[in-house]
Amino acid sequence: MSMESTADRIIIFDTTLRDGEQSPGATLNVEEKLAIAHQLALLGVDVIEAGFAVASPGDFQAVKTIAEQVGTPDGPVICSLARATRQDIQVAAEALKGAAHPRIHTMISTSDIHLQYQLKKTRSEVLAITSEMVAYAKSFVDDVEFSPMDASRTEPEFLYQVLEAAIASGATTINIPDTVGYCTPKEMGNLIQGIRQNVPNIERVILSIHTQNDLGLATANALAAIENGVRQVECTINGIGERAGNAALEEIVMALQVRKHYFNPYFGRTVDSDAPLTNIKTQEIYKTSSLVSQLTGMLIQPNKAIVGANAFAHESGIHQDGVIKHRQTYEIMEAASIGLPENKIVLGKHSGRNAFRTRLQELGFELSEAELNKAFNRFKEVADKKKEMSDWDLEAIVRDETQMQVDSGYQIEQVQVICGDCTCPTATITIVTPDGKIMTDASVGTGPVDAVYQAINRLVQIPNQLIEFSVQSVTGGIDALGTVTIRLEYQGQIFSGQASDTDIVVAAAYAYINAVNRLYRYLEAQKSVLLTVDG
Ligand SMILES: CC(=O)SCCNC(=O)CCNC(=O)[C@H](O)C(C)(C)COP(=O)(O)OP(=O)(O)OC[C@H]1O[C@@H](n2cnc3c(N)ncnc32)[C@H](O)[C@@H]1OP(=O)(O)O
Ligand SMILES: CC(C)C(=O)C(=O)O
Repeated sequence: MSMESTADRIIIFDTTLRDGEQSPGATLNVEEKLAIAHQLALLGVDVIEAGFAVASPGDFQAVKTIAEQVGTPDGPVICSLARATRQDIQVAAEALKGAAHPRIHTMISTSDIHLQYQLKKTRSEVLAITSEMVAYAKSFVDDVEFSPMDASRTEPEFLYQVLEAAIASGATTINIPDTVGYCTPKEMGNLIQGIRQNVPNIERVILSIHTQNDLGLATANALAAIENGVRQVECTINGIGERAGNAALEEIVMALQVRKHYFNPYFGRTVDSDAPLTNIKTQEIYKTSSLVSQLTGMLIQPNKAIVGANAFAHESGIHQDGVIKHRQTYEIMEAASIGLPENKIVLGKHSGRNAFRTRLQELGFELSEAELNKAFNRFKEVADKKKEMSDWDLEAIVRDETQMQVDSGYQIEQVQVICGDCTCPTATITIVTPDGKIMTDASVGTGPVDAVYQAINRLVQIPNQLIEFSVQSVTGGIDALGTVTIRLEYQGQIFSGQASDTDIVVAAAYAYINAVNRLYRYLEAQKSVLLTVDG
């Protein structure tokens, strides 16, 4: 994929698998990262930052696997982050060996607060390190990105010196991070203008922006940077990332699509040009967003722009009246443009497989026959309890019935709960263990959910700390499906699980066993590493 032909469009650099995964609780294993990477390639991102190769053996393996399996000659650039150290850069280069288009992204802080309190280095030391480490990265790959971390709080003259040194050492992309989400859009514009006017040879490289959402300005700042000449945006699906997250890919892409005529002149195009400003296949957005939410366990708030459950919902009568008369009275983009067609066929308990399969295909889900049958059977069970099945219900069912199949783990056979104000909440659970044994146990609890968890813990015997239990109604109505998200903590690692059901207690049981299975799989992997080390 050629970067040269991007002067008149935006390069989408997706960092969901690196900065996005830094979100507390969003830990992904190699198979989950690979599934997301394949979907990002289908979405059409230009660059996938697959991880931070030196961070852990798992991160190294993820970057290596994605480089080999997604980094094809006609595929995206595959990138690894590295500190400005020889070891980090060497490890990143090793992990990226299998990529047709590898990129090493090296960074070092340049703000005085970081130099004084974290790096404990002088400006001249950082300047020298920048030159040396960018050149070192260049000795491994042609495509080198450099980031002056905390750039927006860096004294401008020093920032310009550092960027000049990075370009002179071979950087091909200069990325400007607003690392702590401190900038306003006007300040961002001035920062980019200052760089373009004061850094020698800046026109030879691709100028990139990386924003954080601490003040809720990540997307606005990224768009301001584009208006001032930036041609690459670092962003994540659903905006997940460190602290309050990053600029959301779907917001950047749809802003450039919906307001194309506003942005065209910034790219030297005529106002009415209809050529897309990114390579993104927007019909893949919804499916990608759902996959990332499911695998990270990071729920999407209903009012999230573009992909939230309410983003295309019209509740108030005046809006409904307007949309019925003319969609664009209250809609600036079509649900179908992100892969979420309006619900034309009302699906319910009398629907057949064809209607069910058709709707799933319209929603972008391609299931095997076995997966379709499993999902259809679950659909019928739920439809018996609900009057009408919405697209959100279907998506929740597909997510549950097809979520990354755990090769090894515990499977729930049966959940039975007694509760109410005249009895002690009691749960009876039957599970199948990883080695095929069927076991049943029961427990009382402070409530039905606690009783379920106690009974499951008595069966699986894997110590853990429940740190989050959240319930989200998939749709409105008393018969709504509810999605339970669980987060467990074990020796500093966080494991999440999700499940949906019209019975919240049943959903809680399945969400918990999904999280426990992730922990079980982690422990099994640790055992095999120890066995390998012990020979
Ligand atoms: C803004 C961002 O998102 S940056 C990316 C953040 N992502 C991560 O941190 C990924 C996960 N991190 C990790 O796995 C670990 O921090 C590692 C493997 C990177 C480093 O682990 P450790 O060697 O134990 O170092 P630790 O994390 O304690 O401290 C970071 C060290 O790197 C140094 N450092 C930080 N950034 C840089 C940099 N860009 N270049 C060089 N050194 C750096 C710090 O000064 C500190 O050094 P010190 O221990 O001599 O004081
Ligand atoms: C590594 C850089 C780009 C980063 O994530 C930040 O500064 O926020």
